[in-house]
Amino acid sequence: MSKVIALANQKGGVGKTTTAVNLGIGLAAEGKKVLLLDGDAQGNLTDSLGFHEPDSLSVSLATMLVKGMTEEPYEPREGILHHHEGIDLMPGNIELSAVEVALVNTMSRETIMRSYVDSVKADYDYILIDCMPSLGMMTINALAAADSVIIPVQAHYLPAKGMTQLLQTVARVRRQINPKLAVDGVLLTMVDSRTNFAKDISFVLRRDYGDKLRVFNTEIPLSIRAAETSAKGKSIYAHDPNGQVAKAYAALTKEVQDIGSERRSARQHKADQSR
Ligand SMILES: Nc1ncnc2c1ncn2[C@@H]1O[C@H](COP(=O)(O)OP(=O)(O)OP(=O)(O)O)[C@@H](O)[C@H]1O
Ligand SMILES: [Mg+2]
Repeated sequence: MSKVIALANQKGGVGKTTTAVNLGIGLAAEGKKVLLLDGDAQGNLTDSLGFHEPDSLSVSLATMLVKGMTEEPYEPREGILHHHEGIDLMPGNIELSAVEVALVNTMSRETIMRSYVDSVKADYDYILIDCMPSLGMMTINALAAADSVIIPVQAHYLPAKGMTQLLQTVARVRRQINPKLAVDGVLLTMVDSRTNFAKDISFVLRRDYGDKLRVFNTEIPLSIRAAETSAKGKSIYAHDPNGQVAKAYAALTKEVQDIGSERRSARQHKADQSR
């Protein structure tokens, strides 16, 4: 069974794309079949994986969504790129902003991405969707297509208000479109262990949200090595294999896989009890 995870936070620059790359490649290193979807018109995910001119690609996620909107038949695998560290990528680019506008006047406008995801799901164990920094139609589409969401949060910024808005959006999508949508957890990124401030944010997050939400045990350290990877078009495992960020993303990969098995055993437990 495949799992679809959206990386979402309407705040910009919190580590969504970096997490998509390194969680995706981390899962591939564990033998999983992984597709990354670049759901951001900035095309940062595409760029970070070494396809440095996303706007020049003739087929992208936007192409697939337009075909979905016009109900034209299409081959969903067309345009999928392969990255040498073992993952597939459906690239994204500037054309997604036009799609976002067009979606507003489309029937089933919230579920166009879900139809696309459903058409390729059978080929993958994990599909990760990198969202843009907004709660617009594209993010709603990603949440509608996803089984769960991971919320990266930058450790030097108190997220209280933005988090409430994001969680309200998740709750609305769950009520209206996608009842199975779960929040896998909040991921602290760019943690500068030299400052107490990061420790305070970690504490406040766990205190205020810890009973409702998982805050991943793994925290991603702040490191220039992580910031360097996107220009190189590779993961942190290839760029700095022995560094702290590579270790952290490998630990996150394990935590994310464990969530799947926890949920399965919770379901099994329930089924056993009702027998
Ligand atoms: N652990 C880290 N340490 C230092 N820099 C990092 C780390 N993770 C990401 N960065 C850098 O921080 C910037 C923002 O990261 P990223 O692009 O992953 O965030 P984002 O949430 O996807 O941003 P956007 O909202 O614009 O899509 C990038 O320049 C990235 O290279
Ligand atoms: Mg991004």
